[in-house]
Amino acid sequence: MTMDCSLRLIHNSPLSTTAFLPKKVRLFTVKCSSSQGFSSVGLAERPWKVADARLVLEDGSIWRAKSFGASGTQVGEVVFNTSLTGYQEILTDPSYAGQFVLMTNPHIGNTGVNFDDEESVQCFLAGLVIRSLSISTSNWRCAETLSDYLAARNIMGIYDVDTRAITRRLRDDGSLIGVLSTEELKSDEELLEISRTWDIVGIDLISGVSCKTPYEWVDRTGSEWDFNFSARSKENLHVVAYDFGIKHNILRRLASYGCKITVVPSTWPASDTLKMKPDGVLFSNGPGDPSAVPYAVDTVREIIGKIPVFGICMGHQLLGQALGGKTFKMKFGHHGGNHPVRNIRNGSVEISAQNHNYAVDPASLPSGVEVTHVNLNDGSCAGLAFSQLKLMSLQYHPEASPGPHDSDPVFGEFIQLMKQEKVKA
Ligand SMILES: NC(=O)CC[C@H](N)C(=O)O
Repeated sequence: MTMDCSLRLIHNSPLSTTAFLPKKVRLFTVKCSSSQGFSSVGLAERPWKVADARLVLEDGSIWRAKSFGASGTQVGEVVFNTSLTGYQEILTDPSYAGQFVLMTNPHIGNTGVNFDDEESVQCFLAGLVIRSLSISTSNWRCAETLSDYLAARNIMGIYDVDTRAITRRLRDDGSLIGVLSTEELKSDEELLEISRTWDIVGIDLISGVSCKTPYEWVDRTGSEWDFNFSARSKENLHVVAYDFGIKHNILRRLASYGCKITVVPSTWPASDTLKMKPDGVLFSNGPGDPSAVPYAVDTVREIIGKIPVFGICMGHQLLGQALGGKTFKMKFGHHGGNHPVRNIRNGSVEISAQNHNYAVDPASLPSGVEVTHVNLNDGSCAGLAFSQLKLMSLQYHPEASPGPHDSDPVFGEFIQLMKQEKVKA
């Protein structure tokens, strides 16, 4: 792969619209405010706000944009997400820690944010990159504008940047490290240097997002939103859920299927989990490189074979490693709500929600491990099972949030696995 590493400027927004106005035109400012009356950082001056931020990518390209949310300088890996909706769930998915999420849907912010759709207690991502920031919000659940929400959480965002061109670059060259800055005093070269000396590979990002002490999860999917009532268990099965950066909807879906859940930190010893005698263990999603967390692989290895286990995304990758397999970094990963996956066991195709940059190499797995799901876009491994060891896993997100609900029945399969073992005991 050849990469042009020269430093070049890309003028993707006009420097000043006033430069092109005929002399007699009177200037005026359109006041754009949200329907809730919240002020939005930078929005009052639109559309005359000029570029006040730069995204410098490690390939030397510089993208001028307008800032919203927090200001400052931030480094991260740029990934593109193809979901049409659900930016709030994406912002609060802890698996995006260390990454800038670029939304390919050009219009973001139109539904504002609410405090029910958060997938974790915090925004862990490095920043948000969008084409167009909605100048108003219109949704009955809206409590705040996206700008105010990000500013309060110290997360940087940029808009009026050519997200399609950046996406094409990421698709051609693979994931790129970028630096986002609103600081004029920092030179382009300085920002480029930061992007070229920082790396996301080999870093344990889980320890920064996991809970610190165990807690009981009680909340289930609210009755007005709940679905898929068939195959629900009447039994109260106890699940220990390892929090590698767990999304709340995994816990809500397990609770809706009748599970009592104890969430434990990523470093929680396997021996303590086994002492709790749960009916099953869930290994959650989580950010970063799965080979940078050998302690988590050891924990998974100590538990498998003893109790039914279910791994989701990072949990799936850790299971793959615990079985002796290898994970590798993909060119630009899968991030979106429209990934077709074939369920090999029943031949059906599920449209799935995905968010991962790493994958398990199925050729590296020992015999006996079954590949149960395949991503139809690139043939990568999307699910595993090993019935002898009572384990199952998915590389993608059956809890959706955001995304389609096609894969929700897999929670029922985990319930069945736990019930079968309970009967045998
Ligand atoms: N959602 C996740 O669990 C992500 C898994 C892992 N961090 C990856 O990027 O592949």
